[in-house]
Amino acid sequence: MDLEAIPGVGSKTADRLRELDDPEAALDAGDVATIARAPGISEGRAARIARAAIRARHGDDGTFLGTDRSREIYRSALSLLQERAVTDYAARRLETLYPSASESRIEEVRTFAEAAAERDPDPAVLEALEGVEPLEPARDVRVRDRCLATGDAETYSRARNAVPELSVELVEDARGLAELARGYSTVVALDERFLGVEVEGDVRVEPEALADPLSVVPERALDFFARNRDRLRAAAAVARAADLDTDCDLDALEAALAGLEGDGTVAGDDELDALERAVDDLDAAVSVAESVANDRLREAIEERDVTIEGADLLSLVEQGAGVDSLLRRELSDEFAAAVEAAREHLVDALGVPDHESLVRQAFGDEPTFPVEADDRVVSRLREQLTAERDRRAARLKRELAESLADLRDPAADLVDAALELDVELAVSRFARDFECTMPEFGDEGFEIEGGRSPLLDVAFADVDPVDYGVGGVALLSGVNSGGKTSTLDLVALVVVLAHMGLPVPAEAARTERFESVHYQAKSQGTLDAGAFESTLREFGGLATGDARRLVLVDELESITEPGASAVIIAGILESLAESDSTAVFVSHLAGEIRDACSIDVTVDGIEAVGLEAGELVVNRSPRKDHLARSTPELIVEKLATDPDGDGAFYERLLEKFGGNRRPAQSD
Ligand SMILES: Nc1ncnc2c1ncn2[C@@H]1O[C@H](COP(=O)(O)OP(=O)(O)OP(=O)(O)O)[C@@H](O)[C@H]1O
Repeated sequence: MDLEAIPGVGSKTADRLRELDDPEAALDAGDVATIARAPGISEGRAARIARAAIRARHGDDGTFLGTDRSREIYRSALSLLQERAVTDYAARRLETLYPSASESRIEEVRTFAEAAAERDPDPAVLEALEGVEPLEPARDVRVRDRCLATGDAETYSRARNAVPELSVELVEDARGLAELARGYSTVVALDERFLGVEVEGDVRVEPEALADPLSVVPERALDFFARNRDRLRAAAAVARAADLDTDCDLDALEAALAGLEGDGTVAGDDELDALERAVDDLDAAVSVAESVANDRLREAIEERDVTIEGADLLSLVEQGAGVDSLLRRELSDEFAAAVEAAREHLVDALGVPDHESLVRQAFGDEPTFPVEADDRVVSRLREQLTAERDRRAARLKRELAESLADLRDPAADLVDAALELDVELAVSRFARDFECTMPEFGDEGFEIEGGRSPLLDVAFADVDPVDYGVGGVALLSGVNSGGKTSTLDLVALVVVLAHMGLPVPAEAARTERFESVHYQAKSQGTLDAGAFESTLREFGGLATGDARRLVLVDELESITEPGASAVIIAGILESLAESDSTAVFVSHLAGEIRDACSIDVTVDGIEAVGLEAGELVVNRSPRKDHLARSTPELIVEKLATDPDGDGAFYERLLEKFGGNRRPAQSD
């Protein structure tokens, strides 16, 4: 696919898309998440690109929605779907659904929507979906406690390319390795000639390391899983709750993720935890151990009466002999006990039994007061614990990375499947919430049975079902607030959804395959000459040509004075009747327009079936071929039939209405 052939994709965007592994496949599938992974492409833009690519694939010129009001109806339908998506991804992905005149596109979405409607929007699945997001790509990881070493220039440059996460050092000989081992916790030598070389520190000779980079830099795999840990867990929960068919071994994934901290370090290993704690707490533990010994010793000294002979006292004073000698002689048992208590405390506090003998050596046998730990031993202990901690962490990371490596692709597919499920569930919930059916495509015009518009300002449960169908052109008359505009909205919504390939809110619906929908909303008042002229021009364009259009027009009479309006609308209807369009014009002047028409135009009516407590009772389904009584006519009729009223006056008025309607009334 030529990326630049997609409308709206210039050379810069095409270059960005080419950074993806397989941009064509992503565009073909309308895979917004993948497209949005291209650098500098937001999810919103990705949705627009996907839609443009779909249009290009189906040879669709994107002119289905011919007016602002048609576009509003589409956006409202889309919002109803998007409100039912849990993830932002699904909301974006739903934007790739649009009304189209292309049969292949409609069929493609219908197949998807029919399967989607079968999905069960189980609350547990919806809850689990809350944590799912498209995966973050792995970051450029930098590992500083490990390096690669080689004496060979070619290996050096191979290593730099294969493992950019680590420093690669050039070394001459074993001495060079030893020097590196002082600066890094682990040195991986890549040259065979170093095999068997004895160097202090964690120096490994692994000539095959570059063939398996994960063995020296497991962080590469771990970072991806650590960054995406919560999303992957959520996707696994979705898969379980929805019983998704997946290639990913969920048990293995969950177990491996349980062993990983959010920062990419290994979790849940007691020995590693103990080593980390021991290194962190070493100074504090030593100082508490010193206090333990000194407190004991102080107590022992306080409790003891030390008898000191005169000669000894002299020697202490004159020769500056330390108290230590006195301690050694007089309190040796207490000293030993105090030191033992310090050692026990340190062993306990550090909790690293493998290092017990070195831990104990931190307190020597020489009596001193106050008792102090041996700094050299403590620092050796620190080195040993740190080295072991790093070795163990590296080994565990390697093991975990190995178990996760094979899960990477299935895990990515798992997240994609969970996100796609959200798109399907949004469609399923829409279909269920508004009691939708799949519409049929067929003969001229449209036919809706039991249609209930979710766009009304009343709760969906209170919406009265509407039956309405038109082939050719029709005028729709009716009482004020009877539901004429709402009927046009319902027709537009049903037709737009049908052409999106989606189910529609009706018990049954059939529509012609239209090429476009021109829905003209009610004008907010009389137009000035310029606006009036351009409106006329628009209708002039609609009435010519052989396009199969659905033209819905709401009270066009308000654009100019009533007499002229009726004549103009009559003319427009005559032309539309000759075209392949289907048209419904809502008007309060239906009778006048029909009289001005040279053709027999159908007038349908939304009728008030009576007045109840001053309120009109309306039959929301337009009655075919029936000019509905207007609200004033209904009121005059009520007054004329009032036994206590001045019947003659109102009867005369009523006759005037009848004069207008009678010749046209078909029932
Ligand atoms: N099918 C329906 N079910 C329930 N309520 C409805 C239905 N259709 C319309 N209504 C209610 O009637 C109100 C008026 O509807 P609408 O604006 O469509 O009437 P209208 O005939 O176009 O009015 P006007 O003559 O003033 O232009 C709506 O706001 C809604 O509350």
